[in-house]
This record gives sequence, C-alpha cells and structure tokens, in this order.
Amino acid sequence: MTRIAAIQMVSSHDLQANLARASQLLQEASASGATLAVLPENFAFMGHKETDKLEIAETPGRGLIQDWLAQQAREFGLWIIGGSIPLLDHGLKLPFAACVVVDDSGHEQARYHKMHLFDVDLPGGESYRESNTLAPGLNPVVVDTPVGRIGLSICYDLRFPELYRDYAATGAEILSIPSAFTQTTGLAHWDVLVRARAIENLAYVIAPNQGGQHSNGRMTFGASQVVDPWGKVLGRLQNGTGVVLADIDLDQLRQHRQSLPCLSHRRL
Ligand SMILES: NC(=O)CC(=O)C(=O)O
Repeated sequence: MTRIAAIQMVSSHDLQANLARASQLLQEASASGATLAVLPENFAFMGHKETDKLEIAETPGRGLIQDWLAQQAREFGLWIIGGSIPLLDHGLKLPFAACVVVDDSGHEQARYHKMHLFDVDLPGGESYRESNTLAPGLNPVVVDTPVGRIGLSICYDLRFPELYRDYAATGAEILSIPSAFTQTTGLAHWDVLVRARAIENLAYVIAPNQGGQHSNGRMTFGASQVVDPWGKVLGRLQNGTGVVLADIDLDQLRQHRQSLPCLSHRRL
C-alpha cells in the first residue's frame, strides 16, 4: 500500500502566495506519509485575464515554478505531479498547459500537455476559449512511479473517455486528473465523470481540483477526490484548500481486474 495526496487549492493572481500555500499543503501531505502528491490545474497562478498566463510562461526545464517543484520534491521527499503550468516550446506562439512530474530527487520524469482545450459557451452565459492562449498537446503520456503506472491528463480531458481507455491499454493503474473545473459544470458533472473513469478502467483516479472563489471572480467546484477501481470514493474535500489522502493497493486493483475482466472483453 502506498499513500497519495490530492491537493486542493483556491489559487489567485499572486504567484508567490500560491507557491507558499502549496508548499504548506505538500509539507502536510509528506508528514501524513504520502509518497506522491498531485497539485491542481493552474496551482501556481490564476490571472485576471486568460492572457495573463503568458506573463508567467516558462521554457521546458527552466523557470521559477519548475525550480520550485524540484526543490519541494527534494525537501519533502515526494514525487509531485504539478497540475499545470504554461510552458512555451521554442518556435511556438502559444504555450502548452503542461503537467510536469518530478521525482523525490527533484528530477523531471515526465511532461504531459493538455490535449483537449476548454472552448465552450455554457447555458448561463459563461464562456471559455482556452485555444486563444494555449496550444493543444498531441500525445498521451504515462509515467512509472513508486505508486504505480500513472496516465496523465488535465481537467477538460476528463470528458474524453478514449484517452483513459488508451491509458488502461498501456497498463496505467492510476489516472491523474488535476483540474480547475468550473462551479457550474462541476456541480452537474464532476463526481459522475471522475467515478466513471475509475469504474470503466478499473483504475485508481486521483483528481485534485481548484475549489472556491478566485481573485479573478471565477468560481471553481472543489470536491477533490481519490476513487478506487471499484468506484469507491476514498477521500473527498468539498471547498477551500486542503489535502485529500488515500492508500493505493495495486493487489486489490489486480483482483478487481481479474474478477471483472471488462478490459479484456472489449469488442471495439
Ligand atoms: N476548466 C476545464 O478545463 C474543464 C471544465 O471546467 C469542464 O469540463 O467542465
């Protein structure tokens, strides 16, 4: 059994304040015995305008937020999945929303770019156009960690089950979904989608969310959670900042996959 932590935050436009709060929560996770912690989407920064993120964008492998991730991992002896930070690759006009995974020595082990961008007009009038300020990622990414094989994704990706099916087929045992789900869509869809991804893939899901009112006026849903392969919610936090802890038991996962082998019953 290995303990993991989903970190819930209410990030603002104050980068230093966000990193200081995240650090307290990572320390709490480590002191509670976690081996790996996942920070939510936009953990380091939620600007007033969508374009504000361009000001804090870093180049892959270099920058204040990536250095901070490495230092925190070393200090607390944690693997950290850094929900998302804007990373601008050479020659590109727009950054990726990148999920950077560092090991407990502070070395980067994987990097995933959010594949599905949140371009929506919701019935109540809320509109989002992530593709104005972000480039879409092209590839699924799995990473082997001391906790198990993890399939990486970010927020809106949650709505695309084929990504997680691909991860299950690649041997992923844990699905990581750091998010900043809106209050409106979270209320309607978050819990059911998170549990569905766990049940249909017989995988653990770790889904840390942003949860509260942000300095830009935006409301996010919270309800960060860890779900086991049978769909049981092992831990959940509705609002505000905090740490959700859960124990991963890969023997139990294998038993579930053996007794209900729907992953090998697929016909398409
Ligand atoms: N914020 C997102 O990327 C996605 C979201 O809120 C939703 O899918 O709903």
